[in-house]
Amino acid sequence: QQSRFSNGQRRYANLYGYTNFNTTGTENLIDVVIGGLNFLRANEQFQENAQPDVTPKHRSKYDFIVIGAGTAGATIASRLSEIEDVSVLLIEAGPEETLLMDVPILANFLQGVESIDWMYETEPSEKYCRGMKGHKCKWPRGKVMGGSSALNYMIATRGNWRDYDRWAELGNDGWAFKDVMDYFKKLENVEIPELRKDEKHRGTNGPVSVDNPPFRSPMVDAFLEGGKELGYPLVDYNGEKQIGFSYIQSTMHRGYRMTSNRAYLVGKKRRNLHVTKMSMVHRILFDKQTKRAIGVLFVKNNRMYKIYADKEVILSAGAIGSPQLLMLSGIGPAEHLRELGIDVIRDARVGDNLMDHIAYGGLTFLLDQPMSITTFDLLNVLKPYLRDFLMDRKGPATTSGGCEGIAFVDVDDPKNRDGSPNMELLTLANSIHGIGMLYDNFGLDQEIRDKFSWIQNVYSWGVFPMILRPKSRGWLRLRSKDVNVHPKIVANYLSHPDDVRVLVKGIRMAIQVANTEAMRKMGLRFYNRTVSECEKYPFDSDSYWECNLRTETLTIYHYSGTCKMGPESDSTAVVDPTLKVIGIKGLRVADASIMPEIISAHPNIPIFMIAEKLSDMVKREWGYLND
Ligand SMILES: Cc1cc2nc3c(=O)[nH]c(=O)nc-3n(C[C@H](O)[C@H](O)[C@H](O)COP(=O)(O)OP(=O)(O)OC[C@H]3O[C@@H](n4cnc5c(N)ncnc54)[C@H](O)[C@@H]3O)c2cc1C
Repeated sequence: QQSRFSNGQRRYANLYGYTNFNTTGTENLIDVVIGGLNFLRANEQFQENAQPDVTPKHRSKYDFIVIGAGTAGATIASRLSEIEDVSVLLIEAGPEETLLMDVPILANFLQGVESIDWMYETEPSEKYCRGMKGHKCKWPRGKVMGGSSALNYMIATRGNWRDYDRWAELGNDGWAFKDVMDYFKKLENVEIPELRKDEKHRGTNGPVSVDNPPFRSPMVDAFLEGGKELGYPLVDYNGEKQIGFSYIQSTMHRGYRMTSNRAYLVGKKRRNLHVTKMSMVHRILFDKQTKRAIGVLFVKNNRMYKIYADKEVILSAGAIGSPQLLMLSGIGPAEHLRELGIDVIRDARVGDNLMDHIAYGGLTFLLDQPMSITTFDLLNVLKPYLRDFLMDRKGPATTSGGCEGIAFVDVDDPKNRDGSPNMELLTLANSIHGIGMLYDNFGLDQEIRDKFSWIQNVYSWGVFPMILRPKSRGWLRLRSKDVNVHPKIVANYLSHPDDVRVLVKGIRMAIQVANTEAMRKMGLRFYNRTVSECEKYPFDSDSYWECNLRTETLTIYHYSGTCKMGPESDSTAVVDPTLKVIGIKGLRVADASIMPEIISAHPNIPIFMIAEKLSDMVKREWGYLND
């Protein structure tokens, strides 16, 4: 390999820089074996510290029953069981988390694993996901302790303060930014040294560690430089202002993923908390006279259990599981429930207001230097990358599934530095076409595979323009009375023309960043080929990009809003601002589904916030918390 290009510019020898590695292949191999054994031991220890799987006795009683051990549910069960004389049962459909899931780069490999992913799919559409098999978008969702926080890409963002003020404006008292700010601080332990000093905005004592991944590829540095060239500041997007460029902050601790399970449950020994795993809740039980939730029915190892709640049932099964369970239990659009022969307990707009963030996935740039994180380099034990993770928790395997840089911008007002961004640019240390797993994860069709999969054998870079405040809304409904049958999901992406408009601007902005001097210096070349359907449009015309957008429409997995929070006067609201199901006693919903409007960011941290706030509301109401 030559160390310089013909124009005299220095050439990267590998992801670490211009010089050769300072360990030999044999040394790496020996360390991989030693590190691998240590890793197995660490996993054993992790399992020993995990919550034991306790099967409750049929017809037993707890004060609180929490359904779903995801981002929200694990947090709530942990916070409520802090009160020693309160008993809590947490019910999770999936198994325990393993340490392998917590290797950050492996995020790409967890989707489609049947034992831990619900593997939902949207209904076919001619308007979006046209480049996916059957024109369906794949929707992964965690089915494991930690829920989707165990499958996600770990990107830690809070959103903009205006998002929460907007929730309050919609009639949700107590949810303005000034009301939720303390919960954002309570949940986190920011480990980035320069941000720990920002006591006004950041938390340093919470259970959820937030850190920059220890490794940065040369491309992310160039991306940030490119941002500066365009006049953007480098920001702590979880601090005072969101608009600007940044390395991503991740839910990560010392190079490992930080799930809700790890943050709130692992290592906690509490006699008053029982966790039952591999337990599928079929429905919530009601006293139909009083309209009070009295317990749940779940199935574990083919046995049915009815368990009762003295105080409350809290539903945290996520944006798909929660509306599904409400509808199966008789709370939902009355006509729809009657069609399926379900007794209606309450007519409510459950399953409407389905929101998600989508991005355009096809922006691919080729590189002449080994500057992207590729599977072939990572798995090559003669290179030190695997060794560096196993021995030191360092190197490219610590990146959040390969995501590295983030920019929050307002494409309608690019000079705006202090507003609410409407676009995120998320960079990858590779491109969607360069990672074999992503073809399967997104279900890309044969034409895309035939045209682009050669890129897996070279180096490339990619950026996802992601719309932050989409106006399109979808819905979901039951297909069957059986909880094991996935609901029917209509994503309805790009149905609002404004979403197309904003995303097309986002695509152009992403290309603009890639054209900066800082990026061009890296030898980036735009790979401007497209699927046959879009070839008929002139390159860079609006219709060209719209066609591409409707083809490689990527979910960024932020399904939300399906049990909308709102005041009782809002006929579309399912839960009130205390997250109680309107018209029902003893039942609350707390997870991604309650968001009345999707926040301008990745939602994992906001859902932790929702769970922290809910826990305090419940404690206060039952007299366990006096402010
Ligand atoms: C692949 C992927 C990547 C993502 N990347 C990011 C990211 O980088 N940053 C970010 O902020 N967000 C990301 N997200 C989104 C974020 O992780 C989720 O929005 C968040 O975890 C949802 O939390 P939740 O509590 O609403 O639901 P979940 O965490 O999904 O929890 C729901 C839990 O309920 C359980 N459950 C459901 N139904 C039943 C039932 N009938 N019986 C028993 N248990 C049940 C599920 O198994 C699950 O454990 C990503 C999501 C995915 C899937």
